[in-house]
Amino acid sequence: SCPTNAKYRTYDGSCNNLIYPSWGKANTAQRRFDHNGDLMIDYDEDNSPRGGFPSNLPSPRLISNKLMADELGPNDQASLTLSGQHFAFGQALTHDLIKTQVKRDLKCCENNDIDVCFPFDIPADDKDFTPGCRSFQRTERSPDVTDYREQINDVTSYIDCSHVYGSSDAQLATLRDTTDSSLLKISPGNNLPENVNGFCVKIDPVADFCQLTGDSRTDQAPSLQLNHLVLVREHNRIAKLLKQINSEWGNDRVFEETRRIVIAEMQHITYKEYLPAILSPQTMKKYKLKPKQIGFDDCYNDKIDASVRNAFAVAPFRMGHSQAMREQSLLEDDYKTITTELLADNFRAPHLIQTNMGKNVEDFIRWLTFKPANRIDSFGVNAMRNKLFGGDTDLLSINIQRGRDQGTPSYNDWREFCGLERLNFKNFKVHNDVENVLKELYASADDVDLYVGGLLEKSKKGRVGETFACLIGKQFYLTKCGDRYWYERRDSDFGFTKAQLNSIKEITMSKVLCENLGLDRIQKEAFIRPKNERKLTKCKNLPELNLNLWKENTGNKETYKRDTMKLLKNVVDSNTFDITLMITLLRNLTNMYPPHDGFDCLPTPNETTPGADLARIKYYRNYLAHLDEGKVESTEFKSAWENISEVLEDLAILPNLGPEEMLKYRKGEAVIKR
Ligand code: HEM
Ligand SMILES: [Ca+2]
Repeated sequence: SCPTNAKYRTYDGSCNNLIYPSWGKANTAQRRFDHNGDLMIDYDEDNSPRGGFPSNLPSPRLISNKLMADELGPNDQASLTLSGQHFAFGQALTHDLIKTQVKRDLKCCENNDIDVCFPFDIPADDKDFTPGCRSFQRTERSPDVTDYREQINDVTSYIDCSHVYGSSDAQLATLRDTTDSSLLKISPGNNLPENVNGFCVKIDPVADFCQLTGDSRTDQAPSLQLNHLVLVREHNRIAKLLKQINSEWGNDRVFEETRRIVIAEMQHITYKEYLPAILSPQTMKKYKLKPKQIGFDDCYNDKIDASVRNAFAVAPFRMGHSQAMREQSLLEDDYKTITTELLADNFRAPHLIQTNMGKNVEDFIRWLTFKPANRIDSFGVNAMRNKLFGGDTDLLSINIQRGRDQGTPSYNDWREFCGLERLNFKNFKVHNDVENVLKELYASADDVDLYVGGLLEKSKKGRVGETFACLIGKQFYLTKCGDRYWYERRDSDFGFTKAQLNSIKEITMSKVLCENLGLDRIQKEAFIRPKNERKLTKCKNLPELNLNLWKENTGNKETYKRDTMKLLKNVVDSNTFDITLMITLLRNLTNMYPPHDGFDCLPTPNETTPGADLARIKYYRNYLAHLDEGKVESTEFKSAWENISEVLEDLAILPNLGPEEMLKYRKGEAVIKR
């Protein structure tokens, strides 16, 4: 029993879909893509991993050594298009969308139970790791699905900043400030708060502390920590302003309204900036991912389950692991002086962003936005491939093994799913001589793992290849059109007003970074690598969120009474119940936000609130009524006509009629379809 008109999302994602309240909820089963009615699953017998156990597929570490080692790739791994912040935001976005439940408490080389353990081989000639058995624990099985083994998503599947606010009410309670509950907790220096039960690496054993956010993985890398910090600061910045603007609002109201705005920013930045940087315009269009420039847009469909599809997180979206840079460095505001910090030395360490009470943060975001990410390709830096989390761990081989663990079909099956041709070794669209390497590794081209084949695909302009584009496109379509609270929706219960929405649509990643991290210059598109320092813009020139649009109009009762009484005195019948009176009543009896220059002037075209629309009607009514000869120039008439039609369409009163149709309508010869 979900409330049907709740203004704010729940924290665990329940009741987003009113028919199936558990869709997209935290701690429920993931889902599989389906291909003409068949679910895309490929387990061996009894839900054991694809390839069986012992596996008849090549060792994932062997694949990683032969195809993914840094030194096999181009000398310069830098992306020509994407900035380091693209990589950094991608990890935060991932953590908003998914956390596949897995325990990491077993020594799997001593445990033969294939239901929980799936160890793999380190090849005899491995340069970096000790050859032999490598432990690997399988992801947990959801009790909700009985037909086959399905994994669990611990967090909400929606883009709802669950990585900032948590995925349950209980988690939220630990994150809100205890003195001012409209705010999120911070630590001195406006940093992330401490997680006393956290697990992290303290480079400075006295000053460093593990950090608390809505997601337990935050400390994994400084670039991720920074993307948490920026949203916590954005929340607190907006909440303080909203409280000034609406002093009568209580803390809960301020908190929830702020959360709604921060989530909208996250959704907008994802679809307007992050995705177009890795998907072609055609892919964006095909999956309806492109936000409308201005105004509402609604593709919500209650038959769409936004739950994260298993295959999306197990392979395509792990492309981000190849974007990781060797460094996580600091760049001073001369754009020249760099303090080099290595990723390998900073895994799980909050030191970098906590040093000097957070004074490094500005230099760090300058480096992340100014310097490139690594290319999306099959190669991973040494830190990720050999030294993950300070140990001898290879994340890329884990990704391959994870795909098999979760019964992910092979690369070719996914190509077929996406309507692409299946490939044999010869026509594998690969770089250089990889055809022979693949042949040596796999018995058949149909065995190739999705993660491997997908990353080997060529692509243009720093984007992902065609198979990953298809799967990422499909997932983000579901994430958008399966979210009842999608920020672009027109809804009187929980939607933004058109003016509020348009203001949100002007916000960019760059502006959010500027507002909260102390920068004074940045490129307009934070995910795109700037050519040089001259390409940077002053932060203050980037559009800002107009929070005045959130002012609740409580009105001045005395003026209202006086005005209304004056007008009502003249009302004798419906003929004299005129536009002026109608507007007075609407502006005083509803929460309508007044136009910038009040109701008595013609608002400028960029004002799109209902209040501005009414002021336009009022203006033209007075203008036309007061014409001396009852005549009007045809250009003026046309412009007035267009303005009024737009206004009426906006107010959803009439569809866009031309003058002749309007005449027919007036004469009763035409019927208006709403
Ligand atoms: C330094 C940066 C990063 C580190 C240290 C890191 C580390 C990890 C680790 C340890 C896992 C779990 C692997 C497993 O046991 O299966 C993982 C999963 C994953 N990562 Fe990353 N990652 C990083 C950046 C990224 C980026 C930039 C993206 C995407 C743009 C990304 C996307 C994913 C996805 C989709 C998963 C699967 C999540 C799940 O199903 O729970 N990661 N990552
Ligand atoms: Ca979420």
